[in-house]
Amino acid sequence: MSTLVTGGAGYIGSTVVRELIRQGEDVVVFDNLSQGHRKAVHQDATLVVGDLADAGAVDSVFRTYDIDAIMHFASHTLVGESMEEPFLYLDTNIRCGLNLMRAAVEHDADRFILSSTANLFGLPDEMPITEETSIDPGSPYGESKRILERYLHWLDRTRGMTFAALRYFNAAGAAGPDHGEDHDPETHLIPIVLEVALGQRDEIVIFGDDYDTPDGTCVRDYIHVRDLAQAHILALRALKDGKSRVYNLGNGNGYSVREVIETAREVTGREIPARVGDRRPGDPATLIADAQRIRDELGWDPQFPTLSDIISTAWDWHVKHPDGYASVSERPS
Ligand SMILES: NC(=O)c1ccc[n+]([C@@H]2O[C@H](COP(=O)([O-])OP(=O)(O)OC[C@H]3O[C@@H](n4cnc5c(N)ncnc54)[C@H](O)[C@@H]3O)[C@@H](O)[C@H]2O)c1
Ligand SMILES: O=c1ccn([C@@H]2O[C@H](COP(=O)(O)OP(=O)(O)O[C@H]3O[C@H](CO)[C@H](O)[C@H](O)[C@H]3O)[C@@H](O)[C@H]2O)c(=O)[nH]1
Repeated sequence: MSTLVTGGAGYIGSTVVRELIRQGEDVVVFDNLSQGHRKAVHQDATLVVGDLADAGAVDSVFRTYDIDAIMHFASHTLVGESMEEPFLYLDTNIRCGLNLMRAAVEHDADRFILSSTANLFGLPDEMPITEETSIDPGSPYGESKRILERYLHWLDRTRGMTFAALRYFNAAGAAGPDHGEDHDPETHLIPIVLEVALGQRDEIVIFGDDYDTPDGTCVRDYIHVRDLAQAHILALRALKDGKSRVYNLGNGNGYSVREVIETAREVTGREIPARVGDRRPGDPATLIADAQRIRDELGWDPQFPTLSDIISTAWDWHVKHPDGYASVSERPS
């Protein structure tokens, strides 16, 4: 039996694929390579290039391979973009997710792990954020994840689907010096800051310094991509008990944009010019996770809890591959 990983050529998905293969699992990756990279996909995984919007292509994957579990990473992923282009999220992301869920139900694949998000919580009324914190998505992006979580809830009730919704806070770091984050365009804070350190950009623009936070810049909980991978492996096994669950995934430490820049200066030894610009629509001031539930229930134990460790792994990747996967010679093994 195989695990189907949609978006398995992307940043987080390819890291999880690598860990699945290490654990001896058979893996089929389904990715349209819009953001993903062939050379990020582990050599022992089967890569099917296709689009989730194509229901026939999705069905054909289930007909061709013996799929018993699904990890669904493929998505439009950006809070800011979703404020500009809501239908990419409220239409495309939902349709793609539904095509996948429908095929899973029809082919009796009954374990499903969804990449969900801290953006579900909008402007939270309590910090840190637990799984019980009230949900009020902060953007069309967050809303699309909320809707997919609800669909899974109903498929659990009506079709025996067992699911885990993993609500990541801010994924960061690199899986290794030859396996890291490479988006085009890049919008995430840490890779942009490191591109400035490399001299590929002139400066980092801080999106607002008038938030209600200690230094006025937004605070986020950065979680290493390999720690996210560990959580997926634990969840995949746990779902065999037939019990659906939701978990927050973060370190429980908040760092401001200014603190990220300062830590990157220390890690890289480079100057990293910064200037303050306008706020980015859709950004909440502070997001910090309480991830005690997955620690208690599944024994999740993050190995890269400090921001400096996280940035160091990303820096190793950026220094070795300043043009990303263009200079990676082969698929990871
Ligand atoms: N990066 C973060 O901090 C973060 C935080 C919370 C949640 N998430 C979620 O985690 C998941 C993975 O995020 P990422 O940062 O690795 O993104 P990514 O863009 O690197 O990976 C997404 C992958 O999906 C593929 N894809 C997109 N649309 C597709 C489609 N219609 N059909 C087939 N393939 C398609 C892309 O080519 C890419 O390889 C996403 O669902 C995202 O919303 C990410
Ligand atoms: O050039 C930049 C880029 C980002 N930021 C700031 O840095 C922080 C982090 O921004 P990112 O774009 O790196 O990440 P987001 O917090 O917007 O979103 C990420 O984490 C979310 C969950 O918290 C989502 O799920 C989403 O998929 C994922 O991209 C934000 O306050 C943002 O305003 C800047 O100041 N300048």
